[in-house]
Amino acid sequence: MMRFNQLQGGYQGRAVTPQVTGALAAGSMTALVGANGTGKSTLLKTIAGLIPPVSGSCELHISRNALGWLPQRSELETRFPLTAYELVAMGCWPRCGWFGGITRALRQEIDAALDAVQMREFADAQPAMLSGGQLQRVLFARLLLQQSRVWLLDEPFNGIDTPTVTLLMSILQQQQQKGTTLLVVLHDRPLVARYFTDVLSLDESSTVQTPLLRRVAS
Ligand SMILES: Nc1ncnc2c1ncn2[C@@H]1O[C@H](COP(=O)(O)OP(=O)(O)OP(=O)(O)O)[C@@H](O)[C@H]1O
Repeated sequence: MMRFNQLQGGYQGRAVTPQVTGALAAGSMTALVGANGTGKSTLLKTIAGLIPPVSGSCELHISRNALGWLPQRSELETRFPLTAYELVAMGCWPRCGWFGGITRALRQEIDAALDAVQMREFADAQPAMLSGGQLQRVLFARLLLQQSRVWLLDEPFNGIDTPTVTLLMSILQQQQQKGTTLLVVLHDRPLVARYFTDVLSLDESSTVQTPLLRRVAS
C-alpha cells in the first residue's frame, strides 16, 4: 500500500504538481499520465524521496533504500567502468551489502534475470556500448534482483521498440502478480489502455485522487 496525503511536489518551495490524495493498493499497477510539464517526474521523485515534498506527505511502508527506482533515461550516467553483469549484480546490495560478496545462489539469480530480459549474451558488455533498449533490459534485470515490493518507473518505454516493450511489460505483469506495487509514468495512451486498469492522471484538476480511492468511492 502507498498512501498520499495532500502530497505536492515542486522545487524551492514552489509546487509544480497537483495535490495528490489517496492510496495505491499493494499489488496494483498504475499508469501515471499527464501532458508534458504536469509534474509526473517531479511527483515520482517526491514519492521516491529524492526531493522533499512542497507540502503533504507520502507513506510507502518500505524503506526508501529498498525501492525499485528507474529514472528517465536522460538522467542515467552510463560511462562507468562496469559490465552489464556487474550492473545487474548491484541490485543485490540491499540483501548482501556492498562488500557481502556474491554467493553461488545469487549468481544463479543474476543469470536468471539476464535470461528473463534476453541479455545473457551481453553480460560482459559495458553499459555505454549498449543500445537504449538493451540498456533498459539490463536495468529491468537489476530491478528483478532488488526484489523490491514497490517499483517506481519514469517513462521506461521511451524510444523502445515494440518487441522490447512487450517483453518488459510481461515482466511488469509478472511482478504485479507477485504482489509488487507499480507506478509507471507513461505517455503512450494505447499502451496504457491495453495494459493498465488503474490510471492516475495529473491532467484532471489541481487536486487528484488516486485510483484506489476513486474505486472505493464509486
Ligand atoms: N530541477 C527543477 N527545478 C525547477 N523546476 C523544475 C525542475 N525540474 C522540473 N521542473 C519544472 O517542473 C515542471 C514539471 O516538470 P516534470 O519534469 O515533473 O513534468 P513531466 O510531467 O514529467 O514532464 P514530461 O512529460 O515533459 O517529462 C516543469 O515546469 C519543469 O520546468
